[in-house]
Amino acid sequence: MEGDLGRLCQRWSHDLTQALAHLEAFIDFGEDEEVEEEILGQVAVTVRALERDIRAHLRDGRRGELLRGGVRAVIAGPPNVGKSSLLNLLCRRPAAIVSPVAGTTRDVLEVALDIGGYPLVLSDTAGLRHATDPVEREGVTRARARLSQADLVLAVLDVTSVSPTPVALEGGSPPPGVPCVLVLNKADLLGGSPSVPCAQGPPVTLLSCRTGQGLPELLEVLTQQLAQLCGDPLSGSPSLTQGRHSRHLGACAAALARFGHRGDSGDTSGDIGDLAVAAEQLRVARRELGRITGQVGAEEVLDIIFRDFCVGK
Ligand SMILES: Nc1nc2c(ncn2[C@@H]2O[C@H](COP(=O)(O)OP(=O)(O)OP(=O)(O)O)[C@@H](O)[C@H]2O)c(=O)[nH]1
Ligand SMILES: [Mg+2]
Repeated sequence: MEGDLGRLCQRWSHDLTQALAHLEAFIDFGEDEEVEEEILGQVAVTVRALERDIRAHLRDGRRGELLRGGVRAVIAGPPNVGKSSLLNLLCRRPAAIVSPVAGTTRDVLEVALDIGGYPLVLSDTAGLRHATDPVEREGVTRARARLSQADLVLAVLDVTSVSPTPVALEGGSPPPGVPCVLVLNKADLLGGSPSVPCAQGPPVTLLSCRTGQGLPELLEVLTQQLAQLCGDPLSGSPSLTQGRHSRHLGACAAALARFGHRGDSGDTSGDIGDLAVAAEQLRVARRELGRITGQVGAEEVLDIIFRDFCVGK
């Protein structure tokens, strides 16, 4: 495996291999003078630092996945506010049916787009309302489901009928912490020189899908949001470009945490049985890293035991 993540994993793998080698040396040769008990303390410090680094990287790491698969952006809001018109405006073709009848969109409609250089899978959804018609009700259920998987939400409202009270996406909500851009559509109906209400919370843009007024500003806001979600693709910061990588890193961090819990219980006595169990957690962690880097070697551990402690030489 190549690239920054590969190098990072190799460094983690090296540190982990060293910690494991030291622990195994203590288990195997602990009675020898060359191997001191404070080694256990050092191993614990290394493992804690590794777990912290890997978890920090994982928090950051969905960025790479987002870049590869495209950010899942969902257009949501009440019926008839111009959600489908917004999708058509952004993809520059009449992909979705637009009509003055509330409840026009039923199925989720998906288009793949590029905004500001970032890949995006944009979904248009049924207007969120309490529907009596069974087909529309199914559409609303699908809209909610799509919203719950969103990486970014474009919440659309009709600017001529927004209330000063906080906006809620009735009948649906994005997962907590998901960024949201509030689009106040039909600005052409306001007349004069309308200003964007100063709202706390998500960024707000005034738009007219009919005239295109406000589109450059919306694209700018969206690009900023996408940059935050995806990171700068040119910065070369190591990112998790595959879900598989994040799964292995997650499993690695979990094994390191299990090793750490043993220390939390106050057991630093170096009981060989417990240490053997702890060493096994480090082996599990190393195997998971090895699945990313493509290299796991028992010989490496032996190398370090002999190099660092001159045992048996
Ligand atoms: N004046 C004006 N009308 C608009 C604008 N955007 C959309 N409309 C009109 O509003 C109506 C509803 O538009 P749609 O895009 O179908 O709205 P929607 O939110 O997808 O509606 P549902 O699918 O029913 O939930 C249509 O008649 C559009 O032509 C706008 O910026 N200005
Ligand atoms: Mg629609």
